Amino acid sequence: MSMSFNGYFNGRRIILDERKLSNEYVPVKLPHRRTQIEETLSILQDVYRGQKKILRTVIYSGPSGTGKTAVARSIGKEIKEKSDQGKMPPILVSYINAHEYRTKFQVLRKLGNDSGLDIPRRGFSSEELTQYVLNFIDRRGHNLIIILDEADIIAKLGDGNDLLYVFSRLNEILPEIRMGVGLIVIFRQLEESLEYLDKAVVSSLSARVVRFDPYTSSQLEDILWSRIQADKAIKEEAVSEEIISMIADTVGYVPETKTGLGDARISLKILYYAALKAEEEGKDVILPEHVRYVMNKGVLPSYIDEEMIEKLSLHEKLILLAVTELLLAEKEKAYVNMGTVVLQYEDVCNRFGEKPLKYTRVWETVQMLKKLGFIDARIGRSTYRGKTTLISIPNASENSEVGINRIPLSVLEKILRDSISRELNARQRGEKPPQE
Ligand SMILES: Nc1ncnc2c1ncn2[C@@H]1O[C@H](COP(=O)(O)OP(=O)(O)OP(=O)(O)O)[C@@H](O)[C@H]1O
Repeated sequence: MSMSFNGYFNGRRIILDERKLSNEYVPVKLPHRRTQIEETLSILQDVYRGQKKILRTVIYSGPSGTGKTAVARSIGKEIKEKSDQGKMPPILVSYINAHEYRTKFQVLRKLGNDSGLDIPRRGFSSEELTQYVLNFIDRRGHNLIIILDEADIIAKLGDGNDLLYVFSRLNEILPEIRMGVGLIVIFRQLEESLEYLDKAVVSSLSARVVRFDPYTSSQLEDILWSRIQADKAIKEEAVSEEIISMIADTVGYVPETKTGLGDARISLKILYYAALKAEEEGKDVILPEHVRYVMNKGVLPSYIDEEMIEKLSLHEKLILLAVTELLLAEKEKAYVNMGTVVLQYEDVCNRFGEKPLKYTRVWETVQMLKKLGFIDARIGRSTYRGKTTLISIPNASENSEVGINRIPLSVLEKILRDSISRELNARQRGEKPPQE
């Protein structure tokens, strides 16, 4: 995508502060990460309270966008601030991303730079550098917290064993050093990465693992709203609940089916790009169509293409077309209720001269389309109830709503109409038997 976080836009309508939507920004609040924060603080407390000759290690493990970096950085920031204000003993907090600093030498050099040392690129062996840097920090009476992010990379690159061995056995390797050390080592794929490391390293590292699970859609809603309300990254009036639900539902993790990315970074990106798109069109609010546009542009892996639509059954296509038409007619809505979908579907069938399926079959087809990733379905909120009584519907589906979050509707509508016509023509010519 050509849009970027650096892009400057004159006369902003929606975005208040672009930096607050970037990856580096540490947000004011981290909803749904209290447990991880408290656990880390309790493991590291002896270190930030100034105890000497100790090592405390925490491992973070979890998939992309689950807040590992954000939690570690915000803890580091808070500890550093308290220490700077004299409320805690002196401490050096060093954040090292192994994506950027990939060898033991580079990591130690970064640590040295963070402690105020100017270290040449050459002239030291990494052993000498270890001694030099750690002795320097120790002599200043500081304790040390190291956040080693993207440790998977360093584990796999061969040098990782050495580095993690040194970090986890500091007091043995450098017995003259008195400082207390806290280590937060962040892995995206812990189990896989540990296989690259020696047993000795693993045993000293695997003490405490703090897990970060993918976010559910309701957790993502809180995270998105927090970025709008607490951080003031985006004008609140420009965003509706509908838009936030739409993004959160698309990205949210569903524990029952183990599907969905649960990635806060992707959800924030969609919000950001949708805001840019709305601004580009001169709008004061973000509409569902802007969100769809962004998703189609490839923030999400694009699972859906014309070929997949072609492979759907005739009535799957007819139902999908009904949902699409409804959403196109009501641009401000991201979801429509099942009752309305059924009526629209019957109308679509009439237009194509096709006999509609019975309600329960329609419902099953909607579920199938959901599993295939074409549509999103959710239980409607009570505020929508007035609209869900169009039809008396049995069981759980009564309050259901469906939406299409991943595909731009106008494109989808055309593809579906063409595909349905083709199929019906082929059937008339006797090339294809009816499916139902
Ligand atoms: N609980 C949360 N509250 C607010 N923002 C969050 C939360 N969790 C994650 N974020 C935001 O989502 C983005 C991605 O989070 P973060 O970088 O911490 O993920 P990560 O788990 O470290 O991912 P990766 O493994 O890809 O580095 C960041 O912009 C971060 O600020």
